[in-house]
Amino acid sequence: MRAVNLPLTSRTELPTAERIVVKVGSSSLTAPDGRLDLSAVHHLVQVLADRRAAGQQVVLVSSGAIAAGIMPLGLPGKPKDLATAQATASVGQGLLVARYTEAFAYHGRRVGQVLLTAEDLIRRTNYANAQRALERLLTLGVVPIVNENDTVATDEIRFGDNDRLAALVSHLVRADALVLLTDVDGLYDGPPSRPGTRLIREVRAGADLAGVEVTGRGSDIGTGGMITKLDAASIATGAGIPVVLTSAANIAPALAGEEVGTWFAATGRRKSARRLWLAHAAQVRGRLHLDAGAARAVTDGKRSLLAAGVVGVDGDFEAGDVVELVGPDGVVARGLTAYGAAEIPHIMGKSSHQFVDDFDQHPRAVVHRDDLAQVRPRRRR
Ligand SMILES: Nc1ncnc2c1ncn2[C@@H]1O[C@H](COP(=O)(O)OP(=O)(O)O)[C@@H](O)[C@H]1O
Ligand SMILES: N[C@@H](CCC(=O)OP(=O)(O)O)C(=O)O
Repeated sequence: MRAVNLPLTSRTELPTAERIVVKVGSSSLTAPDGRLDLSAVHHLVQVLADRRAAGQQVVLVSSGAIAAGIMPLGLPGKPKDLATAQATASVGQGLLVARYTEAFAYHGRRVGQVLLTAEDLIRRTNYANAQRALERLLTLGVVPIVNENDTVATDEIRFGDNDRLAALVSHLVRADALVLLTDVDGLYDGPPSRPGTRLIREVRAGADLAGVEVTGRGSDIGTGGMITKLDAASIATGAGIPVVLTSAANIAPALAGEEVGTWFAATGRRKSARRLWLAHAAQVRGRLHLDAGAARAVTDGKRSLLAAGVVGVDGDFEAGDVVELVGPDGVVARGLTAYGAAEIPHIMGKSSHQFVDDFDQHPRAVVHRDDLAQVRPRRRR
């Protein structure tokens, strides 16, 4: 029996997980002609309903809203502009959830639709609200079906792919494991279409990924390819949640703890969700350059960034946007800035006294410590 609150240490322990998040990509739910593949939906649902009947709590993060909307709207393929993608997702999401509702009902199980935006995972009140709703759905025996709220998501602040959303949801619901289902049976050491590439069975540390070649381009219908899956695995494992990556066809053996796919072992401990999102925020709008003292204060001291320590600014951003904080040796953190790019040159380098003298008001921190997340170097896209 696994000790309570300790992460699962191997895939054989997966059947002991109390709560799992399963993410399925558009590529696994779509038939070659672009329609929603109902047999894929039914297979997935049957396995998840069985796990639920066996006492495991399951959250399903499902892509496929845009894919499901393409045929009914008579579009030639995946929309490229934001407005058409929003409209397609609006049509497709209803159809997608209707299929899930029918399929789960066949197994006597109810589902609840949960549409989240990136902001829901940043703002404390939205976050607590989403957490409460998901918790109640799970205790009521419902299978929550989560997707990004594509119809209202903006280009500026959105996930765009559901891999990172699923990692943050795993954290939100304190899952014991995250299962990423796609159209390949695991992570390969290079694009699987290339002859001779090999399946990687286990990733225990970042070093195990050295030399592994991944592309951001996946199937025609999927969004992030393997890069966003590795980002998601790094977010989840860094927050103490192990990940299994495999094909949707392998879901039954994967959840039974059999030797399929790629197992990413947990590497870190739980973090605040807000920090987790900031550290991995998709859209960085600009950069603030810090002197050495300020760089140390925000990293070692975990203190707020004050105007006095800012020596430069790049980019065109507004108050509330995500910016990178760059010290003399490179990027040290990310944060939500309290000032827009146009205001920074007027306040940077100023001590609090000078600020009061010049503006007749007390300064706000440029980035408050609650809005800061240190960053580890990440893979280039
Ligand atoms: N090293 C790799 N290992 C496995 N798959 C890879 C790798 N590099 C690129 N890929 C591609 O990533 C694709 C999965 O991404 P994607 O189409 O976005 O899926 P989904 O819709 O499930 O999110 C695979 O079809 C595969 O071709
Ligand atoms: N929210 C979008 C998901 C975008 C997408 O294609 O994601 P994925 O297939 O997981 O790479 C949708 O439902 O269409």
